Amino acid sequence: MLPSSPAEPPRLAAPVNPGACSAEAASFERRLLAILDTLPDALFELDLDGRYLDYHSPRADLLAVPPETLLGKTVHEVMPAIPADACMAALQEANTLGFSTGRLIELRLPAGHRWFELSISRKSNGAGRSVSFIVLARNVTQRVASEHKLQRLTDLYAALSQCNQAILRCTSAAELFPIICADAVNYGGMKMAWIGTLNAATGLIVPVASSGEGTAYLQDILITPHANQPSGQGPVGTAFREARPVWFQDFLHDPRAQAWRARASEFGWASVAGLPLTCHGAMYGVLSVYSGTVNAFDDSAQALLLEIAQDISFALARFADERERNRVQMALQDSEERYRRVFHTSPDSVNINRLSDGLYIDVNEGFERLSGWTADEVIGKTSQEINIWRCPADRHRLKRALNRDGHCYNMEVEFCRKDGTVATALMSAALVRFDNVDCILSMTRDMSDIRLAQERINQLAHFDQLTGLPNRSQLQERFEFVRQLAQRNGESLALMFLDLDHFKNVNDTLGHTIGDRLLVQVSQRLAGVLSAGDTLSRMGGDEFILLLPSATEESASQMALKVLSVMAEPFIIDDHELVSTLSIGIALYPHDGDDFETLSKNADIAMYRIKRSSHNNFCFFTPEMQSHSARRLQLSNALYFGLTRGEFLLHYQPQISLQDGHMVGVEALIRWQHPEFGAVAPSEFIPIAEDSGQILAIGEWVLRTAVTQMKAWLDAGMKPMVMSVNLSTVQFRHPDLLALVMQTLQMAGLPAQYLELELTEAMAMDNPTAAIALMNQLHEQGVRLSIDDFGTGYSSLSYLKKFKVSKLKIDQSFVRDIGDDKDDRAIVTAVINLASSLGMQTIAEGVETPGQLAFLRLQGCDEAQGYYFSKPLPVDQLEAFAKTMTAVP
Ligand SMILES: Nc1nc2c(ncn2[C@@H]2O[C@@H]3COP(=O)(O)O[C@H]4[C@@H](O)[C@H](n5cnc6c(=O)[nH]c(N)nc65)O[C@@H]4COP(=O)(O)O[C@H]3[C@H]2O)c(=O)[nH]1
Repeated sequence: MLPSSPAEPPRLAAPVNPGACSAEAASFERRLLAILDTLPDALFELDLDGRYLDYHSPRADLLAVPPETLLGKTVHEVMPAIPADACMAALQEANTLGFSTGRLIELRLPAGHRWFELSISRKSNGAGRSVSFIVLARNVTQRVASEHKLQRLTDLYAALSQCNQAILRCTSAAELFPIICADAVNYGGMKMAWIGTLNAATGLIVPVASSGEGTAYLQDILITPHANQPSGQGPVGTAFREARPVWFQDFLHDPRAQAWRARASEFGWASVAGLPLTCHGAMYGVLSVYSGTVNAFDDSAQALLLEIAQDISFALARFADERERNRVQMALQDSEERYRRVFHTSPDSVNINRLSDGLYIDVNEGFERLSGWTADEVIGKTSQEINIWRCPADRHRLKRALNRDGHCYNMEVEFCRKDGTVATALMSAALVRFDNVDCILSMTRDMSDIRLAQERINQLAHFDQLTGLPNRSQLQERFEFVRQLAQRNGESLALMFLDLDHFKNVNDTLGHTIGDRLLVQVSQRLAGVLSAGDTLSRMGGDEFILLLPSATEESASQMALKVLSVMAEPFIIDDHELVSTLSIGIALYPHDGDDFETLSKNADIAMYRIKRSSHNNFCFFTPEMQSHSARRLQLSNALYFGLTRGEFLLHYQPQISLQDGHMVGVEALIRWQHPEFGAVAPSEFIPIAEDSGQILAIGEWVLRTAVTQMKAWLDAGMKPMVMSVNLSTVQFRHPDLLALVMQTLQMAGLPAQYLELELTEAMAMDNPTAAIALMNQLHEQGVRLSIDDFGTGYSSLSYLKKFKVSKLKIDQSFVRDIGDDKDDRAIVTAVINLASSLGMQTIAEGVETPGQLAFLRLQGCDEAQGYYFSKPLPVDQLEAFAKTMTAVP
C-alpha cells in the first residue's frame, strides 16, 4: 500500500539495534527480510486510528502514494474513502478478535486498478504501550478479475437462461422483446438493453423495447443503418447493416461512436454491443446492450450474448412460423367454414355418394328441397333405394361419364321427388376423395321453374297471347319449313291475309273486352276449318294469316269461301249478336313471291283491294295491284310537296234547296293537279294523305281556302249560303280541331253559321262519346254539322239522337239506283223520315236525273246536289253559275 523507494529499503523488518543482537539473531533477521522481500505482498504497521507506523513493500507500483509521505498519515489521508473505510473496519475487527482476514479493497493506481486482500493481526507491544496492527496487503487483482469475469459469465448465463425461458413462453416479438431487455439488465449485469427495428417510413432504427437505467438515452436517438452517415457508424447501425455482432469495448473513446459520445457520457456507457436479430435469415432488428465496464465483452461474454441473440432469432423464426401456421390454420378453417356454408346454403342440391356402393354420405338442404327427402332419410341409402332417378338411363349416362372423364357437366336429368312429382334438373358431378374415401360429388340445379319460364317465354315469343295462335315469328318458321317442302316437291302454297271488317267499330262501341272476345271466337271458328298442316296465325289487331301448304289457286279459293262462310253466322258475346266479315287477300308461292315478306305483303295488298271495294270477299294478288301499291307510294311522296308547290285547288259543287230550287250552299271539293300524274282524284289521294298524316295540313288548307272564299263571296254580294267542308277522320280526331276551326273563321272574318263541316257516319260512330262532345262544342260556336254517306255505316239511333247534326247526307250509292232498286228507295225514304223525326234536314248527293230528283222531292228530301244541277266548279265558274242560275224546277 505504500511505495518502497529504491533509495530507501523496506522498513518493517530492518534491524532495530544491530549491536544488541546476537549473530544468530542477525542471521535470522536477514533471512526473514529476504523472505519478506520475496513476498509480493506489502506489510504495514498501523495503530488503532489507522495511522501508518511502519511499512514493508518491495513493490513501489503497488503503493498509492510515495513511500516517504506515508509514515504518520492515516489511511483516510492516503486512500479514497471506500478502501480507507474498509481498512478501518478490518482494524476494528482485528482489535476485537485479534485478527481480520479476507477484506478486499480496490485502489486505482497509476498502473491501473488493483485489488488487495487484507490480513490483519493485532500486535501486542507490551503493557502500557498502545496496541498496533500488522497489515498484510496481498495483491489479488488477478483473482478478483477472474471472479468478476466469472460473475459476469454467471450473470450472462442467468440472463441466457431467463431469455430462453421467455422465448419458450412468449408467442410474439412484442411480448418477448421487453422481457429480453429486462433479463439482460436484471440477470445479465447490463446497465441498459434495448431492441430496435427499422422503421420503413423514416429509414431509422427505432426502439421497440428497452429496459434498465438510462433508457432516456434512447429518447429521439438518431440511428440509421447507412454506412455513409455518422449515425450509421455505431454498434446498432453497423450490426443491422452488416448482419454481424459489433462490439464497442470502450464506447466513449471509440471514434465510431462520435455521434453519441456527449449523450453517452451522461449515462456512463463504457461498453456497448449491437447484436443482429434475424428471422429466417432476414434482418429483423438489433439487440443492443450497455455495460458500465470497459471491455465488458470478453470472448466468453460475446459468445453468450451471441447465443442470446441467436436464440431470439430462433424465436422470431418460430413466431413467424407460428403466425404462418396460424394463418394457414385460419385459412383452412375459413375454407372449411366456407365449404360448409357453400355446402349447406347452396341453393342447388349437393350430395356426396360413396363410389364403391353409391351410398349417400352427405346431402345439403338444397338436396332436401329438390328431392323432398331429408338427410336422415337418405344417408346410408343408395339412389336406387329411394328411386330418385326417373330414367335409369340418366344414371347410366352419369356413370359412363364419370368412368370416362371423371366428371360430367350440366347433364340434363329428371328426378322423382319423394312425393312422386318429377323435377327437371341440370347435374354436374365429379369423382373426389373425402377422408380417403372415393366419392361422387354431385351438384344439381332444379330447372323445373326455369323450364316452365322457358316454356312461358317460348309461348310469349311464338304465340299470340290472346288467341293462343302462332304469332308472326312462329309463322315465319313454319312458312320456311313448308316453303322448302314445296320447293322440293315442286308444289305451290298459299298465304292468305285476313282482316276483320269494321272491327274498330266493335272495339270503339262495345269496348275492348268484347273486341278481344270476338277475336278469340273468330280465331276458334277459323281454326275449325283448317286441315292438318295448315297454320293460322294472328298478326295483331284484327289481322290473321292463314298458311296453306301445297295449296293451288283453286284449293285456296275454296278455303277462302269456306272461311267467309263460317264467318257468316253471327257471333254471340254476352247480349251482343255481332256479324263480322273478313276481307281476304291471297298470294301464291312461287308465283307471287318466294319469301315470307313478299308473299305476306302481296297478300296484304290484295286484301286491301277487297277492303277498299267490297269487304267480306277475297281476291288473289295480281301484279296490277303491285303497281297500284307502287303508285300509292309515289303519290304519297308527291303529296309531300303538293301544298308548298300550290298544286291543290278547290272546286265547289252547288247544293240546291228542293223546296224553292235555289242554291243554298256549296260543297268544297279538293282537286290536285300534279305536274306529272295530272289530275289525281280525291278518292285516290285522300286515303293516302290520311294514312301518311298529311291530311292534317291539307285539311287545314281546305278549311282556310273555303272559309276565305265564302267570306269573299259574301263580301262580293253573293246571296248568303253555307260552305260545306269535308273533314277526314284524322282531322276529326285531332284535339285541336275546334281551335283550328274557330281561329280560321276568325281570321277570315266569316260568321260561323256559314260553315258546315261534313263528317262521315263512321267517323261519328268511331268514338261516339268524343264525337258528341266535339259536336256540342262546334254547335255552341254556331258551326253546322252534317253526316256524309249516311246509310253506309252502323249508326246507333241512341247516339244519333245525341249528335248535334243539322243534316244527313244520303249517300249517292242509294240515290244512284233509286229508279231500279226498291231497297234503295226504301233506305232513302227511311233516312229522310229518320232525319225528320230527329229534327234534321236531308241532302241527297249524286243526283243526276230528273227521276231521282222527283223521288227525293216526293219523299220530302230538303236539299240535293249532283251533276243534274252542276258538277263541282272552279271559283269563277261557280260565281257564273250563281249569277245565271234561276230556280231549279
Ligand atoms: N257520280 C257522281 N258523282 C258526283 C255527283 N255529284 C257529286 N259527285 C261527286 O261525289 C263526291 C261527293 O263528295 P263526297 O261524298 O264527300 O266524297 C268525297 C270526299 O269524301 C273526298 N273529298 C273531296 N274533297 C275533300 C276535301 O276537301 N277533304 C276531305 N277530307 N275529303 C274530300 O273525296 C271524295 C270524292 O270527291 P270527288 O271526287 O270530288 O267526288 C265528289 C263529287 O265530285 C254526281 O251527280 N254523280
